[in-house]
Amino acid sequence: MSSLVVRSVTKSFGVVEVLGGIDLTVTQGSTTAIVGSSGCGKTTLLRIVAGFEVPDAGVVELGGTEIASGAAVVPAHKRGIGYVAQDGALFPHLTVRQNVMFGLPLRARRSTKRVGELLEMVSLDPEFASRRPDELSGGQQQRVALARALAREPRLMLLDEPFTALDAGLRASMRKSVAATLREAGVTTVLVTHDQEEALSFADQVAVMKSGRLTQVGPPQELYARPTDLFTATFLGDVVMLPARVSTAGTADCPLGPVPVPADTPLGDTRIMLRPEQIVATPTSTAHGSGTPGSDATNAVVLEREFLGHDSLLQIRLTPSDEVRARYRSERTDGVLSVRTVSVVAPEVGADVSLHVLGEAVRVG
Ligand SMILES: Nc1ncnc2c1ncn2[C@@H]1O[C@H](COP(=O)(O)OP(=O)(O)OP(=O)(O)O)[C@@H](O)[C@H]1O
Repeated sequence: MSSLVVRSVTKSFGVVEVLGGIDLTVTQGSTTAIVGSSGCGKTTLLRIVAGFEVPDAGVVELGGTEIASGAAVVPAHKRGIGYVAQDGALFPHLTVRQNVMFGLPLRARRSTKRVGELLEMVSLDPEFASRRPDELSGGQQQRVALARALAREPRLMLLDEPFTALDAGLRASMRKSVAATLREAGVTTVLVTHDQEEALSFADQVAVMKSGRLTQVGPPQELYARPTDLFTATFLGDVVMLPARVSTAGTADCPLGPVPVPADTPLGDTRIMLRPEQIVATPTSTAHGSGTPGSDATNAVVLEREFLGHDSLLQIRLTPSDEVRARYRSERTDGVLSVRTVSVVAPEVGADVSLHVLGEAVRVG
């Protein structure tokens, strides 16, 4: 078993607290992404797990054994942990083969077969084995770095923004192939990134970090659809916040009409969150009424349309009925909302639209 458990880990540099008590469990063979803005403490946490930094307090366990507990530390080279940094950190004067061999235990270095197997594992042509790092693309260098880290047969793989230097297309394909390689090898993995899309697509579990603390940890779909606080919600994507009243379990009344909410949402006045792609805007001239709540409270006008390729982002202004205006009179109900729509059917600026909501809204504290 190589589960990683981090308990109450704190770390300060001088008077600056960088980690304020981190609790995190990564189960054997699973992948966790830690996502947060620059300087929030992600790399420091990774370096503590790797053994390059010592925590001020707290415990790190790997496979049920304490590897860091206050100042008592198992040295980095005895932890069985692989670490791939942002730039790959290959030895520039060594060939690909020699770089990968460096990761192998001494007894395995005589056989070149293992190097070939590792290059195959990271989908790198064996022809590259005799090249030096400067004769490879950024993506190929990252794959060599991963092969070198895998050569140690680590119990835990730590990836510190390994895809950052790559362009968008290569980044997505590398992400997929690396995730598949690690999953097939059954290696417990922690990825650090500031890119929410990367975190959501790569990992079984996502942990959002803010100023040295984790705001929420859970499966990607759950964090995206049911964030518990506004920071987590906005960090993972665009949000639409609306005033609402929950009078019946499972339904919130809001300026868009009745919207489903989780059954355990407390009754009373609240604020609910939707993702922009949950709101469907249909031009009223072509709307047939099907699928829309039918209330004129859901009418709106398109103010702006931003073309983003596959999607377009609309800014729309609600035109609520007098009844809705009265119900939410203490709130701004004629505000501007974001709506994400597929570009081929995006209504034009100035179009009157009716709105309906897909899926559930959630209360965000
Ligand atoms: N050795 C150190 N000495 C002093 N301060 C440090 C040290 N290492 C990190 N810090 C500070 O700790 C804070 C967190 O740094 P860290 O590298 O963990 O953040 P991060 O979330 O990984 O950021 P980024 O995404 O920009 O890499 C930063 O303010 C950084 O300047």
